Amino acid sequence: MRPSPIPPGPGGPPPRVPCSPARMRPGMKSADQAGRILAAAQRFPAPARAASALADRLTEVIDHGARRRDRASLLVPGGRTPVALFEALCSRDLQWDRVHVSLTDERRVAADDPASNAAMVRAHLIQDRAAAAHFHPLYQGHTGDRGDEAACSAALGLLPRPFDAVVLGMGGDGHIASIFPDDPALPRALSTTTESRCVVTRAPDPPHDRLSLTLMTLLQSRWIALHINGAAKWATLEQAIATADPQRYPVYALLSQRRVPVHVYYSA
Ligand SMILES: O=C1O[C@H](COP(=O)(O)O)[C@@H](O)[C@H](O)[C@H]1O
Repeated sequence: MRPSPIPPGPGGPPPRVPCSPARMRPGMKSADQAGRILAAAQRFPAPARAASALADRLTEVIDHGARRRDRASLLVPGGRTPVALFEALCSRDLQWDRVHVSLTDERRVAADDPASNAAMVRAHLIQDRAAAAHFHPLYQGHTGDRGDEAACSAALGLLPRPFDAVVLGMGGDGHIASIFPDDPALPRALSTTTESRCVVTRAPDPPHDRLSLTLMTLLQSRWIALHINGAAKWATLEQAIATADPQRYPVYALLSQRRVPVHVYYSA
């Protein structure tokens, strides 16, 4: 499926929520809805342009949240894609001392390990003006699976909810956060009835040991962006929609849900 051309730019109104062009309608099939989200994707010619546009919109969303209830919350992904976003966002003029930042997922490695998502956030986002933000890492050292989940859950409890904004990345296999296909923890991570905020998962590639927010926790958000770069990831999204199987492509569970509009920011 080829999305219709959509001009780059901020597009659509900000965080009052129900105004997305990809807004779900009652009776709409999940696959149709997922396809509409893709058709409404904001597509940019270069990663820096996508990062800048997403930083613009996040600035509006966070500012709105901070004014509305004095404190704002932002969840961000790890990996490489968000580095340019973080470097654009950290210098934005926001009341950063009111902003609480955490992660969508973490690798269970030491805080100074190069693979640590928290280390990446500290190095690229909690800088410049954003150094005043409150950062709540998910992983505080190994205390066993249940202990690590409890520590993750406690860290999230420090953020105002619903979260003002959640930014998600996606892997080439269609994983979001650290919710991976073929992982025994997948049903728990995608469960619509779980009360767990966090789940221990296993990645196919190292570092294997992960902590992820459950889908239900990620959806406790007023605004969600899916930030991806590269034609291969776009093809994965198309494949996920064609397959319509969240077990095979966990991103499909995000695109097909009806609780929170999802905004795709894409650059080739
Ligand atoms: O392992 C992870 O991978 C995904 C995608 O990372 P990227 O390097 O391809 O951008 C990321 O969204 C997730 O937070 C991270 O832990």
